[in-house]
Amino acid sequence: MSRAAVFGTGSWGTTFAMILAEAGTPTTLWGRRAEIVDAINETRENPEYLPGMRLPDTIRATTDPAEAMDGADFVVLAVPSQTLRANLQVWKPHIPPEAVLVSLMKGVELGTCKRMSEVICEVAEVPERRVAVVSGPNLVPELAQRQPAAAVVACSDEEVAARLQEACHLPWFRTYTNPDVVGVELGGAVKNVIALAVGVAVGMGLGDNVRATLMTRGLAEIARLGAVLGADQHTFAGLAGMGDLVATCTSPLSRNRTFGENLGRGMTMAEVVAATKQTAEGVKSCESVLELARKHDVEMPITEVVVGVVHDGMTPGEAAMLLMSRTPKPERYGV
Ligand SMILES: NC(=O)c1ccc[n+]([C@@H]2O[C@H](COP(=O)([O-])OP(=O)(O)OC[C@H]3O[C@@H](n4cnc5c(N)ncnc54)[C@H](O)[C@@H]3O)[C@@H](O)[C@H]2O)c1
Ligand SMILES: O=P(O)(O)OC[C@H](O)CO
Repeated sequence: MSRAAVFGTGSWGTTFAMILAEAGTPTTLWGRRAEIVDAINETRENPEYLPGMRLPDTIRATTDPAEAMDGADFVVLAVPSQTLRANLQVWKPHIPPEAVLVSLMKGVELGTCKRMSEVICEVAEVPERRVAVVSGPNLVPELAQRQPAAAVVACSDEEVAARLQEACHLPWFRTYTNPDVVGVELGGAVKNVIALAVGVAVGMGLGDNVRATLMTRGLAEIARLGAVLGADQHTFAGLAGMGDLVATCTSPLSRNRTFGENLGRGMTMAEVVAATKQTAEGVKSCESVLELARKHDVEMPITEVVVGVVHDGMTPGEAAMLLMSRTPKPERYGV
């Protein structure tokens, strides 16, 4: 039987620990805040992120990374993407020699433009075959109620993916394996940027035609970037591509979409940041995604205006005008 350690007692880390434990995988949860760790151990609840969701009795929480990793076959990482490198440097000495590192994160590192699995390989000094990614349309408030959902378990080593699949597969959480780590990660990170754009449109009072257009052309942007980075185009038609894009862009539960919606309604960036209690990865990753695209000469016009609105003072009206006045061209998907 596999054992797991989950790092991060936020929404997804706590919920994924619950999934692993319910799937029969003994799981330890690491959190940096003692009050949340204590509450989990004493009340079986994470009062800040998931009040009302009862955690299985088999989950133990700790603030000690060594204790969390002791005997773990899977070390699952669920902290905000931009904090991963610094955290992993601290956790690295405790990683068991053959453990598989699993990323739940949907971001691209600022400064390096690296995907989370690349940061993990570099900092933890582990080969690709020991790094996996879980991604898909997984809005936590629904999973916390054990509503049916599906996800992709990606790893270049298919045997590792199959073991992780077994460790987190449940009657209400169905997982599929995929060897395309690049595509699965890009789908998860870039859909957050597109969800910001859809949110802005929603906040401006625009309708379903605009939402559908942004999602469809957004998927074309994801596919174009994926093509130059070696992703399998089929991945973008799957759960980690279109599936997650649809869930995030259409659901009021999405933090990224809500962030965009508040901007579209006319709130200032400072006001929206103050109103956002959880991680909206696209806010930072839009810049690294755009930098990555520029490095590879890939056109991503929606991503460009998202960066404009979120970071450079562009108004939502100017963003809409820029997108609509682009040179007419044939419709193309991918490269
Ligand atoms: N919540 C979802 O619906 C969902 C679903 C799928 C994937 N994800 C992805 O999972 C990742 C984590 O998101 P989340 O929803 O759990 O975020 P969250 O905001 O709910 O929780 C983040 C956690 O990280 C901790 N944290 C913040 N800064 C930290 C630091 N510097 N060092 C260590 N810990 C720190 C917080 O205390 C909190 O426990 C993100 O990349 C997100 O895109 C989230
Ligand atoms: O709430 P969001 O926008 O971070 O999206 C959560 C998940 O990534 C949806 O799959």
